[in-house]
Amino acid sequence: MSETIDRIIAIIPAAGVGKRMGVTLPKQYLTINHRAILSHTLNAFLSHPNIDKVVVAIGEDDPYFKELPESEHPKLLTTIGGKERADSVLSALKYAEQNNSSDSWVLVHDAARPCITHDDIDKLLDARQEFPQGAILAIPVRDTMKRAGSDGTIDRTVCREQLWHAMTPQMFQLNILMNNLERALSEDVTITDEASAMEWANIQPGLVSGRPDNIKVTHKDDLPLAELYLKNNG
Ligand SMILES: Nc1ccn([C@@H]2O[C@H](COP(=O)(O)OP(=O)(O)OP(=O)(O)O)[C@@H](O)[C@H]2O)c(=O)n1
Ligand SMILES: C[C@](O)(CO)[C@H](O)COP(=O)(O)O
Repeated sequence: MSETIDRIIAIIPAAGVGKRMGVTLPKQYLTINHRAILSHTLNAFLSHPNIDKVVVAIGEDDPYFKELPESEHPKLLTTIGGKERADSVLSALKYAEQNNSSDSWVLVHDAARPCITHDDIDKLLDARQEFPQGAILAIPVRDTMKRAGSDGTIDRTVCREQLWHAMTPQMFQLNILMNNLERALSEDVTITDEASAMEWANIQPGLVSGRPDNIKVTHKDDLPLAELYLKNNG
């Protein structure tokens, strides 16, 4: 179990529409084992003894969130997300900063990754000693990687040495991440994860090897896999 000496805030971007899932309901509200994907994710952080607050960013017209049992949890704060994931994260960081000390640590985690475990959260929190600049959960690439050509054939093989799949949570000090993310977005830098904003600011976050079952539910065929993992992880 990780010993925390700082305030730890989970930031959960949950304002997406799930276009790639191809259903009308935003994918974070699809149910697995009779609970919304977002409920699984929120509970992983609300139930963690070292997470002090959870800030979730939801869509402006989201009619579903208030129906979740977790929406009334005393540790939970809610704010409105933005156009892109990074905008939602920045919105939640700003809200967190208004309500907490700016040197708190934040763990930014996709609502669409419901299989996150306390063990992996602890592993990342414990990495603060080794990586005071921040770190992310990730898994090394196992397969040979190919770059596709324009005609659907292989353009080339990409060296897989030192290639990792970035996952979440991504852990940084609140004020440093918020300032760098805001500056990167103001300069129209493409930001698809928090680490890329920090890298843009010449900070090199640590890589912490996480569980491969911490999948992001993106397409329909991810659902049975997430169901299996959630059942296995109890
Ligand atoms: N404007 C957005 C877009 C995404 N997200 C969140 O960021 C996480 C990861 O994004 P992704 O898997 O891409 O979700 P969607 O954007 O909903 O999916 P799609 O790209 O298929 O529409 C999700 O939990 C999603 O809810 C968000 O908070 N705000
Ligand atoms: C943050 C992330 O999950 C790391 O792999 C990923 O970048 C999210 O990408 P998405 O297209 O917003 O799902």
